[in-house]
Amino acid sequence: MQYIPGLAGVPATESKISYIDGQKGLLTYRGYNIMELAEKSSFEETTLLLLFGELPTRDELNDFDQQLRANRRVKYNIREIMKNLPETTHPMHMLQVVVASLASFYPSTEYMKGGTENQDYINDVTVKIIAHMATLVAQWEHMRNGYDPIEPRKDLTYAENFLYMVTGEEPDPDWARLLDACLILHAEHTINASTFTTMVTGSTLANPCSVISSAIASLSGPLHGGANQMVIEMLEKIGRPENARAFIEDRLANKKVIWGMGHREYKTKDPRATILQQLSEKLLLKKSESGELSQMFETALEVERVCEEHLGHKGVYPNVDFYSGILYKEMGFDPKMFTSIFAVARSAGWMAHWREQLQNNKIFRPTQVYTGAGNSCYLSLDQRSDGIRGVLSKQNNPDA
Ligand SMILES: CC(=O)SCCNC(=O)CCNC(=O)[C@H](O)C(C)(C)COP(=O)(O)OP(=O)(O)OC[C@H]1O[C@@H](n2cnc3c(N)ncnc32)[C@H](O)[C@@H]1OP(=O)(O)O
Ligand SMILES: O=C([O-])CC(=O)C(=O)O
Repeated sequence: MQYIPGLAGVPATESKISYIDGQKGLLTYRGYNIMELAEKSSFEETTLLLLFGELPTRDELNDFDQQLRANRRVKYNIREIMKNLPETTHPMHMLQVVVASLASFYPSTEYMKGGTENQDYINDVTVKIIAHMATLVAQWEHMRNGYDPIEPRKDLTYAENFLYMVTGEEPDPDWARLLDACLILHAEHTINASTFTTMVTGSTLANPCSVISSAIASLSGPLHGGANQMVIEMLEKIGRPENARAFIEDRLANKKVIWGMGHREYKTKDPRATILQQLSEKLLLKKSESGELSQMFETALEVERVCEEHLGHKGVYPNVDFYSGILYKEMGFDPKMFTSIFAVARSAGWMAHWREQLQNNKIFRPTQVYTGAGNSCYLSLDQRSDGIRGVLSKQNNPDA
């Protein structure tokens, strides 16, 4: 029996939702190229594509859109839970707690009865979670800064309403279109860590709110979605393009990762990073009076060049998290929010995989290769000399 660390290259499921060609740098949702979707689709339409497998008709899209709009408001009790969190709570931790608490209001006893799926419950909870995610993230931004949250509006698209709830201002259509493209690009990515978490938790027939809460926890780590906040903090530390080489070479010499670089699947630049880089460049040029890009963007370009020199031969190139933060920062979002904006978008992919898992469910329960002791002899407390400290000292000094 061979153990594969991190299950690298091990197929854990069959799925029809998305496809990656890591050598060519290609990503498709249900067969549609991500570049075309980012340019022409909307988050609402892409979500339907992910959930149901095909692009909707105008009526189907309108119907789903109306359902999302009608489900934006969060209950008073949920708001009270948020109010009781310390203001220092990171948006991802807030999201994890609050989405888990939604299970109290939307119990899943119906869909779990006898293992038979209740399609109405599944559709309702899908809409509820995707609609609520944006409201929770936007409202927490005000609450953690000591202000009253802004209520969602029904007359705006998903992206427009999110911008409105964060800024309190009438959303600029160009900015809403930009955010829409970001949401599309982040909505789905095959069986990444947080989607795998969704499937594992979902396979036990846990409440879908608990399923998505576990996925949020998984996304929050800096090796996964949490990297977008780390990238900005790294670029801020580097400060100027001319500091990039020394900073990167020092980190690599100390065996530290470069945030926003590398990917299990892609051995070339992540196609989403390419699109986000282009979108950032366009936005910066539009904002700049001098026709120059920002110092942070120039620093990122230099980091990418130095990394290619040192890591290109290992297939380590920018991933989606490398340029998304620059774009979000230019759009005025606090870096602490970046991963939670990612989670808002990814809720579409998580729900699609949860539903696909339910269609042919088998509980995830892999096996392991045991490497521990055999036939240990139980000694009474009086007979023990080494104890735990002895084991630890042997671990720290194996030759002793
Ligand atoms: C949305 C997302 O989740 S995208 C990923 C976001 N995460 C990050 O940006 C964190 C930085 N990146 C990483 O830590 C990794 O590239 C991961 C976690 C994304 C992928 O990890 P794995 O597939 O296990 O790749 P692994 O760690 O085996 O890397 C292969 C080689 O490239 C090197 N490498 C990979 N990524 C990096 C990096 N960011 N910086 C420096 N070296 C790297 C490894 O050190 C390893 O070198 P070696 O073969 O000489 O030991
Ligand atoms: O696929 C992965 O491992 C991580 C990733 O890029 C994503 O989830 O978008």
